[in-house]
Amino acid sequence: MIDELYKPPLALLTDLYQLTMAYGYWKLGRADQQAVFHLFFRKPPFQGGYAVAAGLEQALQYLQQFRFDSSDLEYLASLTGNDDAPLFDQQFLDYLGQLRLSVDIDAVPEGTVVFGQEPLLKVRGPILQCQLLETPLLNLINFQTLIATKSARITTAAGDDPVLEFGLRRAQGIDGALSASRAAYIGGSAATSNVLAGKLLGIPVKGTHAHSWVMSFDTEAEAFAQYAAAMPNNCVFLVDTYDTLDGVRQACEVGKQLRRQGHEMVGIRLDSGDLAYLSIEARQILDEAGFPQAAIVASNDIDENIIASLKSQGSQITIWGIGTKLVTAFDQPALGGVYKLAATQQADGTWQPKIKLSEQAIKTSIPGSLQVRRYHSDGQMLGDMIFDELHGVDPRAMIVDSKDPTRRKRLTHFTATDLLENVMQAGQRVQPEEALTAIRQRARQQLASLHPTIRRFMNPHEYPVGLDIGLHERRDHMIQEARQSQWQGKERTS
Ligand SMILES: Nc1ncnc2c1ncn2[C@@H]1O[C@H](COP(=O)(O)OP(=O)(O)OP(=O)(O)O)[C@@H](O)[C@H]1O
Ligand SMILES: O=P(O)(O)OC[C@H]1O[C@H](OP(=O)(O)OP(=O)(O)O)[C@H](O)[C@@H]1O
Ligand SMILES: O=C(O)c1cccnc1
Repeated sequence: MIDELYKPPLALLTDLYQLTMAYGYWKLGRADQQAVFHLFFRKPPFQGGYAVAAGLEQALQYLQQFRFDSSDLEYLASLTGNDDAPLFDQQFLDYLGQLRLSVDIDAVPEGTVVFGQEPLLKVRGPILQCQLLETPLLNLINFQTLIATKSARITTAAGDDPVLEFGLRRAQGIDGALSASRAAYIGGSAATSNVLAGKLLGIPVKGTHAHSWVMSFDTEAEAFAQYAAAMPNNCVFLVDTYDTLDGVRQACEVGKQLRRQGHEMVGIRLDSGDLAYLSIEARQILDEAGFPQAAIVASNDIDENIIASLKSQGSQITIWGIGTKLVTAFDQPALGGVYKLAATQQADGTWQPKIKLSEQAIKTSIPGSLQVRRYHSDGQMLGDMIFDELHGVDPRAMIVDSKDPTRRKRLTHFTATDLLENVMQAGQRVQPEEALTAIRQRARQQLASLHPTIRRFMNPHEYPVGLDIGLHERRDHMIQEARQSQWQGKERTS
């Protein structure tokens, strides 16, 4: 997708501070020190109970083409510090010019249902490289994960009704639109109106017609008849340009003509007014006119909450056209995914876990080289354990809530799957591109194995995610030690 739109390489698609740190590591001779970083979010978006991982394919495509070309280096050479001297040594720029990624990456497959604190990606390799990748990886994973999650919520609300993604006109630019169409499809939408997304990504495309078509004729009846003549095999008539229920009757008349010609009207579209009332009335008119199979498509600023409300009102809508609120992730414009250092390798080859403290328990990081083990039974997801691969799982087989250590759960006698899989080794991709349909199917199957109380929109139950008890105890010890040395440092200086 990226390759199609922009000319690679895109190594400068990063925050300047990644390059200032890279420069520092290079100058100190630490560029190749091995490190582990994790990419994760702390809380699921939309005050919901889960997220759907997406964006890995674009991240891998980005990493495959990663290199600084001569024009990038020229640009970096032009940057200056506050003394007007060059920001970077020429030797460092030569080093960047030669740089080829050698990192290893483990990642959860796209379409996996994920929860707060769980690494979606683990990057291991020379610290300079790991650091440079922070910003583009977050850019690529945060947005698609956010939209795939929104789409999962919307399609969950829609149940068996198809959801059509109509967001292109309201999306955040070209890549925002394409990425949103892709992620929406992963999250469960059935098709997109975005034809370029159809061509580039193989997502099914669907379309009806706009009010302008109706307005361009003298009468609505003529507009429908002419549309039917032009496109007899794709007739969804937009009925609300003048009087909605009258429009439905006009659509039925044209539907009957179509039928005489051997074609079947697909349905009608409602785009304003009380969608519950109008769909119920429209259903009756369509049924009485002999069109019980005709679809009722609805659009107009719809989201998961409006779908749930319309369903509770007995709406007869059978297909949902959702644009703005899906592709702009209403009402949470960003996923707060972060990328944190979790371990570094020492000169003697041993790994040292790293921790960042915070006043807020949820922001204190999790040290180590992490993996997520998911426990299930009878097709239901029961709980996830975050453990440190450098130590393995503690035989006590217990998880401890990282925010409230009094909350613990034993996870034994269940089947377990490790979520992070190796996708890149020494800078080389080791897994082929996965079909979007397979990713979408994974999301659908995992969402179905999530308890409905965790899927619900308001005040969902919290899915059990915890630290392996051994990891919890080591982390707790590190927190105490770090606090103590902070305290001793203060004593010495006072
Ligand atoms: N029965 C309903 N229950 C809950 N929400 C509804 C119902 N019918 C429509 N809505 C939603 O209410 C909002 C209606 O928007 P608005 O008040 O602008 O009316 P409108 O019919 O779109 O008017 P306009 O003719 O200007 O387009 C939309 O988000 C729509 O999806
Ligand atoms: O409402 P959304 O979920 O974003 O779905 C896409 C909207 O785009 C089209 O109309 P447009 O918004 O261009 O014009 P209108 O609202 O005046 O019909 C369409 O009729 C939908 O209403
Ligand atoms: O095909 C449609 O009905 C459509 C496409 C984009 C936006 N609104 C509606």
